Amino acid sequence: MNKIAKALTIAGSDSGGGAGILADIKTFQELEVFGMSAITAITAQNTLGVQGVYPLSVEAVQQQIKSIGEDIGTDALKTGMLFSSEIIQVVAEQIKHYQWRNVVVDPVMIAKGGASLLQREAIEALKKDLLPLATVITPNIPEAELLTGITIKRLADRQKAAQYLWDLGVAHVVIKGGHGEGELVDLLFDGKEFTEYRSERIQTKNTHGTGCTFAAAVTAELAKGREVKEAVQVAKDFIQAAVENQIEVGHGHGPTNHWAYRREKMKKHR
Ligand SMILES: Nc1ncnc2c1ncn2[C@@H]1O[C@H](COP(=O)(O)OP(=O)(O)O)[C@@H](O)[C@H]1O
Ligand SMILES: Cc1ncc(COP(=O)(O)OP(=O)(O)O)c(N)n1
Repeated sequence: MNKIAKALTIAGSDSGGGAGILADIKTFQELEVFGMSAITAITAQNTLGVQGVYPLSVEAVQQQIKSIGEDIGTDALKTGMLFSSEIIQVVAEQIKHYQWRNVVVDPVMIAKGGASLLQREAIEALKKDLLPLATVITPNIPEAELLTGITIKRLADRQKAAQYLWDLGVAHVVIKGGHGEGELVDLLFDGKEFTEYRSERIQTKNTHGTGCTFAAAVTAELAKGREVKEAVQVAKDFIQAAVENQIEVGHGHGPTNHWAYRREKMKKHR
């Protein structure tokens, strides 16, 4: 029997299918990793925005993680929308309890439309309880600013913010460059050196769920045993293909194309 790579996402559900758990599971599947989930909140959401947020109880989150921990286990895990400090604490406890490695923290705070997906007071719990367990953290620029208190205008500011987050105990920091203009640069810091991942910025309104998809791709590649630097490169290629090969879904900010990366790879091998 083939040994398969497994990945767990602990995040919120997006009814519109573009972000959160839905984006994560689609990405895991496309990268041939067995996906599992622990849902923290249900959101009523589409390409026009977030219409409702319904957090699950701490017990419900804990039990879902326990069900996986007691039987299946995981090779990597990703956290997304965690909503409250109580949920963050229980997630951190379970990660420690099962001694799970390859932990990717996407510090989801605010959806692009402005809806709050993390209570403001939970930011401290994220920093204190979860970040020291993270193999990789993947903030966008506004999230990096909120976590560090550093205003980010240029690359040097991002380097300063990455150092701040590394000092909190995160092994690898990726500060993404989606929020900006011109050539797109995602910046990785491993405590010693900075690596820049550059790509063309695609002019499109369909970028809903890019952050979730990127972090899920990193998680999937870590589950397969790749090093962080390579995993980030695959994630960058995956998201580039997903944004470039647009699909039309809904009337607002549409989702990305999760099957584009696989299709491009198949074309190359023909
Ligand atoms: N217009 C775009 N064209 C190509 N890649 C993009 C575009 N916007 C975002 N990305 C990529 O998507 C990922 C998520 O970026 P970002 O928008 O910064 O995060 P978030 O979705 O969490 O706000 C990054 O790897 C970034 O490089
Ligand atoms: C349930 C849920 N989780 C996370 C997000 C944020 O997703 P992200 O990839 O940052 O993309 P945008 O929503 O900001 O486009 C979400 N919206 N819903």
